[in-house]
Amino acid sequence: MRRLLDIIGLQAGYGASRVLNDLSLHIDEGESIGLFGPNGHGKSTLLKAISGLLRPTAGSIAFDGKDITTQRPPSIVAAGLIHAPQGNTLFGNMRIAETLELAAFSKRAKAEAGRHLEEVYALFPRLAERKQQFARTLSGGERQMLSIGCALMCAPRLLMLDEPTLGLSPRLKEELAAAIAKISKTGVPLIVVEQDVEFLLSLTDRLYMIEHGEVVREISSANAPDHEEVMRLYFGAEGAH
Ligand SMILES: Nc1ncnc2c1ncn2[C@@H]1O[C@H](COP(=O)(O)OP(=O)(O)OP(=O)(O)O)[C@@H](O)[C@H]1O
Repeated sequence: MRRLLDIIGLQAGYGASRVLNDLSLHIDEGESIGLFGPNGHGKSTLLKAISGLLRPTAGSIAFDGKDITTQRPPSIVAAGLIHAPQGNTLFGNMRIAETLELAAFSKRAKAEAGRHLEEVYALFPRLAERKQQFARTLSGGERQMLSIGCALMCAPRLLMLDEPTLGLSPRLKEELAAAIAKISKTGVPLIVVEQDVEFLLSLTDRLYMIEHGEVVREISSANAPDHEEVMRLYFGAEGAH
């Protein structure tokens, strides 16, 4: 099976504090993966290292057969590795339409911007209804939609979503999950970070559990844990972590 993404022995962190410890994982062509695990154990740090926002101190990252370990974010985005970060990173004083148009950053994305804009509005009718609204006036769920919309404007060949449903109501979570499933059906492979293992299993083919900056468990839908086992994975046998 051809590897779309291959990460071997990755180490990265902030100053003297090392967060990722010899982390290895891969994505085969045609599959999507989920990442879960306790808070603060390095999932977002891993996405930052893949997208070039954080330079690894050891190990390697290959995308589509090319070594991208030391490449900078513009080349990584141009290659189609797109990261929709966690939280609110939008420009509040820009309108939705302007924000989406600005997001088509690479030459490849610019050439297709008109078509991608239509696709984003079809996927998120809430954004289409609010084209002229300022980003700062959007609800949490709508901001998350705009953030994913921006990622789609970049023509992703691999899309990384960091906790896309964090803090959303169950109804909005369902709406976003349906949109993400639609994106996946169009053939865009995903890396999704989420705490909810069942939700991840419904969206992706395989999961990696990340703890202390390394992969401690790999799960496929064939060996999916039940709810009690998921609780044990998170909190340990004694309920302490
Ligand atoms: N810019 C930064 N400078 C210093 N330390 C950081 C920085 N960003 C994250 N960290 C630290 O790195 C560790 C891993 O954080 P990271 O955000 O990768 O975890 P996570 O698994 O994604 O957690 P969560 O699920 O809460 O988002 C944490 O201890 C965090 O405090």
